[in-house]
Amino acid sequence: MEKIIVRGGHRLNGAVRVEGAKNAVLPVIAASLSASEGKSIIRDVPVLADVYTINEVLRNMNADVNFENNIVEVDASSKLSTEAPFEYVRKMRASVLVLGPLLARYGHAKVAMPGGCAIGSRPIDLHLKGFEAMGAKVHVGNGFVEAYVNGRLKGAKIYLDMPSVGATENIMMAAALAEGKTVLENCAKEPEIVDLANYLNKMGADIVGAGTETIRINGVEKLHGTEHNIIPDRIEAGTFMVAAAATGGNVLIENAESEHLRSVISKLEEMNVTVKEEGEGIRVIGPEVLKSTDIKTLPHPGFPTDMQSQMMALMLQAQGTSMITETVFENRFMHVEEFRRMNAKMKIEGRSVIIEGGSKLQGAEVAATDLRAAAALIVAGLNSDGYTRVTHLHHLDRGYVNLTGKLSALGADIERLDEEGNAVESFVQVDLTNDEAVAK
Ligand SMILES: CC(=O)N[C@H]1[C@@H](OP(=O)(O)OP(=O)(O)OC[C@H]2O[C@@H](n3ccc(=O)[nH]c3=O)[C@H](O)[C@@H]2O)O[C@H](CO)[C@@H](O)[C@@H]1O
Ligand SMILES: C=C(OP(=O)(O)O)C(=O)O
Repeated sequence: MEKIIVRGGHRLNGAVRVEGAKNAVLPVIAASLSASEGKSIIRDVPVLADVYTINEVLRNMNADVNFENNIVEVDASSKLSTEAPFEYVRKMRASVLVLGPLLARYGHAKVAMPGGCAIGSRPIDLHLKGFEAMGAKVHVGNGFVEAYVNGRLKGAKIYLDMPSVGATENIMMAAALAEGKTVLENCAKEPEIVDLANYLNKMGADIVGAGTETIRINGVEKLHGTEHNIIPDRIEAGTFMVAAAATGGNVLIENAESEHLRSVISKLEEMNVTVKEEGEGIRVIGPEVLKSTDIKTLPHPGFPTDMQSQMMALMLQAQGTSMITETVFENRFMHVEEFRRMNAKMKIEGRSVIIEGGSKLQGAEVAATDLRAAAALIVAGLNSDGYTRVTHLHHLDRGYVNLTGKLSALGADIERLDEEGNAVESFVQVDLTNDEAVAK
């Protein structure tokens, strides 16, 4: 099993550039299935296992997909298959985002049910309710969800019980090609929703209000290929901010969008971290002594659940008691046990974790439990006594491009080794022409 070995005690210094956002590019690539004519050209695409997986999903449906030099090109103009098998959905839940485009374009879509995962049960009932409100019949059985409609979907007024990111995206993509107007209320407001709406509008859709609670979509008859640049990854940026703060470092995070990171910046400032906008990025300077704080994860613009575990790693270094309350996913504390192996003092109380910060963490062998936990354990290792060995790196590769190399360039003592103990420079060293080799 590959592992990352971190030896703590080095301040991070220098500059690092963040990639395009994983959570923006996956729905954008899925939305390319809606283009019945022309080619879609998507730029600033991060080289991540999840991108290979979504590309494979599209190829499996007969779309022509090419991925080179951070550019994905999709030609979905020929007749597509409308099914996504379990082998892809199992690798990556975002595969369910093909439902909306396919249902709207072909009146049929069949995708394996994603099931639960390490962070919670993650149902897709809100996606399906939205399709039903637009006139689709939905059948769940034998491990699949199948949706179909005679003729076109019909625009509808849809209220989401909670502001689900995936449901907002799937319904927005379906409504873009429906007949008439859809009003989607209590929407997710994440920057990735805005990026998807911008992309769909460039494809010929008529969508207003993305980024607010209400999105209005006037359905159009067809969509075409377009060109698009993916927004920067706010979670990768946030991870470097936390890593800089945890080591008392001074790091310029280039290509980071401070507007997308307000809640994270505000919490870091509460902890005595200096955060400054500088050019096209954000400079983070860690203090000598970090102060404790409390956070509660919430839909955007609240504190992102995808930064919860990295923030926990930082709170472990702060003086005093901090508390994290997770309200988005019911089971996103699997990393607590792993932090405990590093001598972390923390206890779970319902949906909260109480963190006793300030005592030195000890290096240990720990396993990543999801992709953000992988990053959080590495951040904890940066400031621990001795060596931290992090395994289960397939989680990390879903969401971080060359985290080891980037941290090493900032001065961390970190390396990634294969089973034989040979250095693996990074995930991108894998044969990129062979998607099977990298998709996990
Ligand atoms: C690929 C991608 O963009 N993933 C992000 C997306 O996931 P994802 O789109 O899966 O997250 P959602 O916003 O849908 O989920 C939020 C909450 O709503 C619940 N829910 C969701 C849909 C539904 O039909 N029924 C339901 O009950 C979920 O179980 C969860 O408790 O947003 C999450 C919340 O910011 C992030 O952590 C993920 O990184
Ligand atoms: C939970 C995450 O992603 P996904 O929804 O793809 O599992 C994440 O990016 O932290």
